[in-house]
Amino acid sequence: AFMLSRYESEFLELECIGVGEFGAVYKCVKRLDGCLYAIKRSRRPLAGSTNEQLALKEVYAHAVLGHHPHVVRYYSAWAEEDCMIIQNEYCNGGSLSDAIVSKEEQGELFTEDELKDLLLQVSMGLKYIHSSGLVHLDIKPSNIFICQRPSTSASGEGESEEEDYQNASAGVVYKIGDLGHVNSTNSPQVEEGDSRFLASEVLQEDYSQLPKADIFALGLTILLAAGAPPLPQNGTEWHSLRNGELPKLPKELSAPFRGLLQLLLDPDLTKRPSARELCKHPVLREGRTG
Ligand SMILES: Cn1cc(CCO)c2c3c(c(-c4ccccc4Cl)cc21)C(=O)NC3=O
Repeated sequence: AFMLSRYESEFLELECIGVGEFGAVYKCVKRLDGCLYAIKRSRRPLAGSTNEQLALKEVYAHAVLGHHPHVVRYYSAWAEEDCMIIQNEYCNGGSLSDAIVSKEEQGELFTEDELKDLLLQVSMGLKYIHSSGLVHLDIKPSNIFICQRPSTSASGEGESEEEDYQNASAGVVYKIGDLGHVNSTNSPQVEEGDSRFLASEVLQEDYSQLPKADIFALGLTILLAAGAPPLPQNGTEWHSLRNGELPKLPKELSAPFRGLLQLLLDPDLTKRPSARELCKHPVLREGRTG
């Protein structure tokens, strides 16, 4: 087109970092500030279509959510000729899904302390999302991004208590991304996420406690990080996972931690802890400094 698009004039595209049916994600440098951003470019949905509703929900969710250390930060979104563009924080450590694959390739496993750190950080992000009256509905390893923060000396003054101890730990920060399925907590029109992570009550269209569906998906996410085999999309295995039967893990977890995971995956959603309760759960807090 004769008019230089905002994308081309404002950004230098470095590499494509993801492709899906939604479109493609690029690692870009913003010419003005020299910072890196992750930019998703998707075909502009037909005006008034459900895809347009979904695209708008993602932007609304980011706008409502503001800033949190465990939610990928949103910067801008705009439409060009025939595509929708969203400019987010670039997380330089890949996704949790990439990390799980590379651990397997190296014949390594996340230690129990690393699993607890992961669970605590994502719980903090979920607590923030849920306290904003929203639910994510697509929690899974490929939607959790990693920021490898170089181990800073002292954490900067004025950082939140959560960010402070992040600096102290191995410097790995997990952030919840892809708000494409976000809904308000008591919304009737739910766009189901990945069936492998779907809680059975949502499949049965019981939307009474959607935050607990995020907790269920988080439980399966931790299970995968602990080395569980790939999740079934349907069938008897799908149902047994939702009857409290957990798969065998390559390395058994401690009884308290295994018990907590069992609770996250409890068929009875009222038994599953809320994100708020997870954030102060003794199993996740023991042995933490401060
Ligand atoms: C495939 N892919 C790889 C990455 C980099 C991980 O090191 C990535 C990011 C995002 C997203 C993303 C997801 C959903 C919507 C918009 C974006 Cl930019 C996708 C990403 C995002 O919002 N921030 C990212 O770093």
